[in-house]
Amino acid sequence: MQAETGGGQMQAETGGGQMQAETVPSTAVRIVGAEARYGKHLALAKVDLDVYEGDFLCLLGPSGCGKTSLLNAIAGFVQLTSGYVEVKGEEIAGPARDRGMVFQEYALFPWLTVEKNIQYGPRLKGICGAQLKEISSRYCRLVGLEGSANKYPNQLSGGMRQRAAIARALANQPDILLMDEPFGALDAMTRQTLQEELLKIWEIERKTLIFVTHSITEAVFMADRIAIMSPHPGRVNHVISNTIKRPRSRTSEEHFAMCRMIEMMFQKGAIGQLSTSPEVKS
Ligand SMILES: Nc1ncnc2c1ncn2[C@@H]1O[C@H](COP(=O)(O)OP(=O)(O)OP(=O)(O)O)[C@@H](O)[C@H]1O
Repeated sequence: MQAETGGGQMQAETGGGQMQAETVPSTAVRIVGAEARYGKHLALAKVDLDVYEGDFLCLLGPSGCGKTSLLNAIAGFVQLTSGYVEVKGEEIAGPARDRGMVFQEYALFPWLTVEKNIQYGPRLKGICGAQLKEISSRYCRLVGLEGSANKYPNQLSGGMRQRAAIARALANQPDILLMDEPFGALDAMTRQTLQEELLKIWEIERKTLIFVTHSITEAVFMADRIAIMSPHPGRVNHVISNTIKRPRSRTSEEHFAMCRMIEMMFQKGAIGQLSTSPEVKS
């Protein structure tokens, strides 16, 4: 694991003492001086953060530290009072198809079947007929819902609904997937299963993924990089590179060591209380 100094270029020293630029991945999302207020309440203060292409970045912090506000700012749902968000070098002006969102409370249309929910975005883009069917079949398969394509959301378990919500977001072909505590409402076993399934999907689809959680173990199991946030007002204090090799084990020494290290950061910095257990719900 490695603490980063920010979004700047990293340098590596070669055998001859010469400094050579390491390959730095391109930046998918750049957040610069982001400040968000709700009336007089300062929810985010001067947040700077780079998210790289294909990155799996977790925003980790206690309740009220501004994780959702930051995610919503990236989505374009929250207007910043100062600073800006760039996606692939262009300042965003609001929500757009290049960013897909998955919420904790599975945002599915209850009057549509799984298949029709998945087809909703592509249909709006003008896709129809066999191509539409192909898209819904592909994403149903990807999330393991082939047998439930004709079911309505109220006929599904929480885990199945969240799979459908992920498929619906992916069917829009976003470059960036934003997930706001997507597994927070699930029981511990389903949560672990979906974490593993999401990692498989991420490895296939290779989207840039920004994932909000208040669970240290979830962040350590899932993320390439972990942005540690603190409240009053919301800030990003550190960004940690998670170099534990994949596939990861929740019971490995390295996993425990990294969880412990992050826990200590929260304790020492009095950043706030957050969960070390994946089964604790928000
Ligand atoms: N619409 C709003 N109006 C007023 N205050 C808000 C609004 N949304 C969020 N806040 C406040 O802004 C701060 C940051 O909230 P936010 O939801 O971004 O934090 P969070 O880290 O995602 O919290 P949680 O983990 O509990 O979801 C909190 O103090 C919250 O009360």
